[in-house]
Amino acid sequence: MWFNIELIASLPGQWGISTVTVGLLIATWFLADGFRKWCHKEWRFLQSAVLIPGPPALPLIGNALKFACNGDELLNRIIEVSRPYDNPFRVWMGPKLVVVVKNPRDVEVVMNSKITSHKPYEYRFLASYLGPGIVTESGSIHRAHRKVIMPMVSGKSLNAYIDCFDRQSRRCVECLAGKVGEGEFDVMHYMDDCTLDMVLETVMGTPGTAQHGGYKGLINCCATAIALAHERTMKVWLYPDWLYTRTTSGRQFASAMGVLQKFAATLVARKKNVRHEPKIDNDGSDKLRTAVLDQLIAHNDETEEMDDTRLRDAISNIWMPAQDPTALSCSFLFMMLGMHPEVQDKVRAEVNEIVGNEDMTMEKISRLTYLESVIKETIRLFPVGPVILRESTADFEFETCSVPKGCTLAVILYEIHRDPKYWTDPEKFNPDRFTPENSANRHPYAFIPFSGGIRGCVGRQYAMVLVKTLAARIVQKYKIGCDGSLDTLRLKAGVSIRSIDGYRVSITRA
Ligand code: HEM
Repeated sequence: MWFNIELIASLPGQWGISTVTVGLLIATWFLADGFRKWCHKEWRFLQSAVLIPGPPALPLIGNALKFACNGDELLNRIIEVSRPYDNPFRVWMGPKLVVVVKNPRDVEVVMNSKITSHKPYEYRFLASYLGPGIVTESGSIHRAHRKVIMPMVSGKSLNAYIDCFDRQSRRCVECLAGKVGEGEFDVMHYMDDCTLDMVLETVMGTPGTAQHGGYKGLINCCATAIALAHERTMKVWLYPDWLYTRTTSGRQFASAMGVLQKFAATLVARKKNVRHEPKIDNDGSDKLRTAVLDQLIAHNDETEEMDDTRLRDAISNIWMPAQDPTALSCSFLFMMLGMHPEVQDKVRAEVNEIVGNEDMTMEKISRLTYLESVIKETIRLFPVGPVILRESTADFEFETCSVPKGCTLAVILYEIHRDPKYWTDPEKFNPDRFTPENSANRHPYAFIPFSGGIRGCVGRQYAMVLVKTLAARIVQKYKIGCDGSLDTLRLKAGVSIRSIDGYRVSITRA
């Protein structure tokens, strides 16, 4: 230390210094040293930040005002700021540095590096709605969840779910019968109920009865909780818990969360109670006992890692991310089919030839290749998660710039999917761009509706099988119409991308 405390304290007369003064001197020294280290760290951070190009930013608030708008406008603002840049660029959200990535080469780096596999601070309100689990955790806990869950929602496991997808799709066809010849209606409500039934049976292992009028309000609670979590993320003054819990939004969030948590907790308790009872299904194979929740409970019986609350949150991290994106993607798909009758006719011909009146099987699903291209083209134009956020936990390099530790990385899927550098006529709906020949030379990270790498969507195969089955059954029975056009479709960005004017289609008998 650059001064001797004992020497100072022992000085006589007017030079004598009390213990309090010595204490103050030490505290001042520590503060000054801390400040010096902080300045050094911030200086290094700023040195990297200023070398990254980006729009002019105001002191303290940076570019935050540009994004202070309602949800309907947010997507346009993001596009407006992002269009002039190709390589990574930066925006300042107040003191927070956000590095925006929209080049597939750099996206590949972000998605595959452990340094950028953590969810950033901005996700914490979403995390509070799902609880700790695969979506919200990072590092070794995330890896452990992923290792257990991935095989339950992909590969051979899907064979056990296909009957349910087919049965619930046929039920959806029945539900839609009342809309034949009735003019335009919002198809999202039907997609919500049908996908909820599929997810309830295959993920939660409980009978899906939403299409028979059950589970009233559950979807609304999900929608409310997601919307409020997103609203809170965008409004910094709602960040303190003591304030938020006293607002109307805070109370609505708590109430929606109460319903969702009780729903999952009740199913966990019920499943645990019956897990050792003999199976009593008619055909001897109890389908509802092969659901993800049953598998998770069986796994937990061996490892004893999770108490009931943890199990509740772990399963909420699967059923909620499964239901909403599939319902949304189906709704966009039916609008696209309605707007492009020639594409719809081709899909119908393929489905009639391969599936006909027979039950759906995985083998038939794999042969519905044109339908698959149509679904891919839909989720290219309408990627459910338009922006993906990550945090850098160490300094790292892109080809064109260095990125400092502690900043947020934003991958704008929406822009990559519509970038003319990777897509000819990107605003046009053209499923043929996904034929094997036309896809051959495309960068694999130019099309990432399910994200990719370390945190890529675990349910992508599940989602494809579900959407293909439902689309196949509906086009077999109905001709879909849609008066709107791609040019007039207005989109908004929240946690997911949505149509501002709903998902309006009409149906007649095929
Ligand atoms: C068309 C339907 C779907 C789309 C477009 C989609 C898209 C995505 C995207 C973009 C992510 C990455 C989010 C991020 O990193 O912030 C993701 C993650 C995830 N998805 Fe999906 N998803 C779909 C369906 C499903 C289904 C059916 C399931 C479950 C059966 C599911 C489960 C998950 C989970 C658990 C994660 C977190 C993975 C992790 O962090 O390791 N998704 N999804």
